[in-house]
Amino acid sequence: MVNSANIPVIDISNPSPDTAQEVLSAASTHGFLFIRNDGSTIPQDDITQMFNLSRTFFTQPTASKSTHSIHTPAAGGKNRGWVTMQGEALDPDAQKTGDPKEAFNIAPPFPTLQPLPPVLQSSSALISRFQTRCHAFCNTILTLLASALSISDADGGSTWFARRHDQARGPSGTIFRMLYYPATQRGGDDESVRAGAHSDYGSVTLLFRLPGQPGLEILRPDGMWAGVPVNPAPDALGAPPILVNIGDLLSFWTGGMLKSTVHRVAFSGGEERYSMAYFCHPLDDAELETVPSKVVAERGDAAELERQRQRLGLREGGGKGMTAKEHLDRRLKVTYGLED
Ligand SMILES: O=C(O)CCC(=O)C(=O)O
Ligand SMILES: [Fe+2]
Repeated sequence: MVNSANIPVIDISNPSPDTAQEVLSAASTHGFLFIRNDGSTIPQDDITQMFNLSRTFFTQPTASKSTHSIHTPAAGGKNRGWVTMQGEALDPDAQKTGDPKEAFNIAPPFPTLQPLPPVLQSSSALISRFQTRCHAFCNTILTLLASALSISDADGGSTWFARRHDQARGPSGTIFRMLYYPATQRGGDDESVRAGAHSDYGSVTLLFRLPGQPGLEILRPDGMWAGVPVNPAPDALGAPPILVNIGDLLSFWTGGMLKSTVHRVAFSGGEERYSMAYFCHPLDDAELETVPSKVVAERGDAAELERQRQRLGLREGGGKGMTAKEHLDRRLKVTYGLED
């Protein structure tokens, strides 16, 4: 390791066409961008309360968490509920054991919030509000991206992506995840990681981390890992900005122009660490066609797209004509060793 990743911080409080271009530029070079949090969509107080809730949940005894184990009917079914230590591997080809972390996955509160353990259930209003605000934030990013891609109004204009993420129109793979990495002695070498190298499976991810708890690294085009600071400018920004990263689906939709960058969580000291991720996915039946944009026609990156397909184990040219749900089901199968 490790050079700092140099990801730009963008202020979207008064968005202009230039703001949209900045977002597009960061998404098509780094695949990661910081958005200054002015609190208008996701208040800092909600973030703090969610981290407190997460700590309250994960510090419970195993018996209180395992009642809602991932994929079980008690937790509301597939990809919902508690993931035990080493219960999943994000990079199964490279990892001998699963990630040394715990997680709790919560699906969107539509039509109702999934069944939750008592500690979480008693904060269901906070959880639902947080999810709704994260989704609105994702739609703002998706709208900025679509407007920078100059999609014609006849084709859906700046709502091209956001329409495909309208949760009122049907089910999606969107999932909110609280993560806990217990303190550990392990680490130090390059192979042992807290979360294996992967790209995210959805369209955009929002990532919340805590000051003093580093570890996230992105893979640079030159093959080096670069650390992503929790707060790149504490004096200017105060609270950490919201870290946004592009997932596989936006890369598919833009012919490889937007980068679904590989990242991981390294030990970096091994102290206990909490994070939260909002994985925004389109509606299940959204097709992974190429977005009708002349910018994509000019700046699509066929070689990058092919590398991504290979990394994801898709046949040459594969992935075309897939729906969002088909892609997610494939990824979950690999991550959890799930059978159909
Ligand atoms: O915990 C983190 O900082 C990142 C986790 C991550 O990349 C993921 O869960 O997809
Ligand atoms: Fe990730």
